Amino acid sequence: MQEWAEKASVLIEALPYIQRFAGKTMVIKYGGSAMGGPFEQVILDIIWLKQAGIRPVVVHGGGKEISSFLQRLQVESRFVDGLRVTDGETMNAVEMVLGGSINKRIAATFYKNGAAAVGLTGVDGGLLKVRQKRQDLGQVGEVVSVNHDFLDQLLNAGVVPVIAPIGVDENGVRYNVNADSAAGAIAGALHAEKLVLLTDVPGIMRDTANGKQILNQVTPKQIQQLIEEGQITGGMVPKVEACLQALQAGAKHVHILNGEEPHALLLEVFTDKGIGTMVIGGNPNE
Ligand SMILES: Nc1ncnc2c1ncn2[C@@H]1O[C@H](COP(=O)(O)OP(=O)(O)O)[C@@H](O)[C@H]1O
Ligand SMILES: CC(=O)N[C@@H](CCC(=O)OP(=O)(O)O)C(=O)O
Repeated sequence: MQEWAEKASVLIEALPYIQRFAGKTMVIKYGGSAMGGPFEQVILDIIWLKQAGIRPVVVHGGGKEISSFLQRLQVESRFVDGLRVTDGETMNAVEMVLGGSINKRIAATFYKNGAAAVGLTGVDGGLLKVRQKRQDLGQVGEVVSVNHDFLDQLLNAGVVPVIAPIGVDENGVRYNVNADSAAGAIAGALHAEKLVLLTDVPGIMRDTANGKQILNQVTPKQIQQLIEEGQITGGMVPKVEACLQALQAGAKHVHILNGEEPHALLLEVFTDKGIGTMVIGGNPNE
């Protein structure tokens, strides 16, 4: 009885947020770094959001798993500005790991817990149309357009799209897309209410005299400064760029949080304070 009373009080507290977000689209990027945490719990939280009337779209990464797969093949991983230099052999591995094992592991976990999810890559239905980003990166793509009609059809059918970040160009050539960039482009194209990036750090951190400090909010100007000062590096660079692009393209709110923290997603959506770092858009000079 007490357990039910506790559950009921949680539901009552969540009710205003459920009303606020019902029918709204939320893009959740599940980073490979966060997948070492409570994997099934994250999927259950997404199912919870869906049951509360939110339309979740999942975009996943898997950089760490690609690197260990490549290591077994004795292929070295090389990153430039947080992006994997991708030759033909690497592209095959990316497709196997992202489009194969990780994508299906996520879809199977939805299925196991009674939710309809469709796992696909950005190649399916021409979901992510891309072009080569830079010659020196090889087969790395940048998103040119998102087939949002296709995504709307899936969402209207009550399905959770689970998207691996692989794109296709007009010649049918497949490209490796950074998962944050893919999620940002999708959130922008859908004018999502929220883009939430789940990673393995509490948010954007800054070194201070008193140690590392989390920034609860950052503006484009602060982001620029932090990059110039070398405080934002590696995989965090494409992440913040994706956040700003999503906001410019029409996503309403963007957050970076620790997917390893229990119920991070629910804490972000169903509390006023939220957690992690909120990236503010608008004027790039602010
Ligand atoms: N200012 C910063 N604040 C937090 N993390 C940072 C920062 N700069 C660089 N990072 C690094 O970015 C990593 C997250 O990016 P990445 O490993 O690509 O994660 P994901 O797999 O979730 O995309 C963190 O683990 C951290 O090492
Ligand atoms: C071009 C590029 O760097 N693609 C990424 C795609 C996976 C990814 O982004 O995974 P995380 O979100 O876990 O980092 C890669 O090959 O690692």
